[in-house]
Amino acid sequence: MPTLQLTPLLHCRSSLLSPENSVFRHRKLRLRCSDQRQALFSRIAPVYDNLNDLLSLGQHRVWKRMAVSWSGAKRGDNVLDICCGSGDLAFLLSEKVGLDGQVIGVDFSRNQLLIASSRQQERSTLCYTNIEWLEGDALNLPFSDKNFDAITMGYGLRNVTDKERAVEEIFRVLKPGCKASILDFNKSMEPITGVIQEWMIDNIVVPVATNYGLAEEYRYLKSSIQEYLTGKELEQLALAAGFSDAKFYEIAGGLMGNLVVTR
Ligand SMILES: C/C(=C\Cc1cc(O)c2ccccc2c1O)CCC[C@H](C)CCC[C@H](C)CCCC(C)C
Ligand SMILES: C[S@@+](CC[C@H](N)C(=O)[O-])C[C@H]1O[C@@H](n2cnc3c(N)ncnc32)[C@H](O)[C@@H]1O
Repeated sequence: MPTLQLTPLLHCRSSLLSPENSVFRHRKLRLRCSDQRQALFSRIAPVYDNLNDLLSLGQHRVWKRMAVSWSGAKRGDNVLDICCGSGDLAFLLSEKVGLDGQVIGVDFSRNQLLIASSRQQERSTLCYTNIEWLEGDALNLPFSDKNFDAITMGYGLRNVTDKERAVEEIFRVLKPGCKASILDFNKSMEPITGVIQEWMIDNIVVPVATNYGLAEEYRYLKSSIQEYLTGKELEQLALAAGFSDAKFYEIAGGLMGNLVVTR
């Protein structure tokens, strides 16, 4: 399978969106960057779940369960999973809120949502009938203010082109006093953690992804983590957006992290 030559824009380096650029160029760059990201996740959709299981030795399911627990989602709640992808967190939320509750999974990749929907069909468990899949943008959520009792965002915030805007949207649609739980890779303050992450991506993740013609797509993980925010910066970003509380928890030995914010 030919390896894809991805334009540099895939990395959408934040420097390209520096203040010196005009607002117009910002917007144009963000749009092109967003299109690149959407295409990336649509390309990896067919193998995404299996590679996550393989490359994390199944541990990503533990981290996602933790994220859902931290969201405070409970029976009967109306909850949202942003950047839902193939639906892992949405299915966990569905089990939490039960048939009296409602789960909405939103993602801008139709291919990811098709995988999520087919997984929902495959599962005979009645409780998953409370999930609705919506094609939409995390930066412009199609929901009214103060709408959800809990929100999750798993491995999404690092991938959006405007993190501030994404956090502001989470604040807007979350009910007062309720929580959002944001799971992602951790941009650690400990240099050794970054070295370990990059070594694993270079020497395990990308070589495995190469077998599927997806080397560039998985190599993107490295730059996206480098350009992400540290736990402290994520807490500050959340407080600046208006959240009353923000706590960042390192998990998986610091390789991953989970931000819990309260409106
Ligand atoms: C569920 C995980 C990653 C999801 C994910 C997020 C992205 O932003 C991507 C971007 C581009 C391609 C793929 C993804 C993507 O899959 C985390 C686990 C899966 C990772 C691919 C595994 C990375 C290895 C870790 C550095 C360390 C794993 C430690 C484990 C205890 C063995
Ligand atoms: C790494 S996947 C995470 C999927 C799932 N939450 C999980 O934990 O496995 C990132 C997802 O974010 C989606 N995404 C990225 N930017 C987005 C945006 N601006 N709006 C909606 N979805 C977006 C991608 O399409 C992709 O499905």
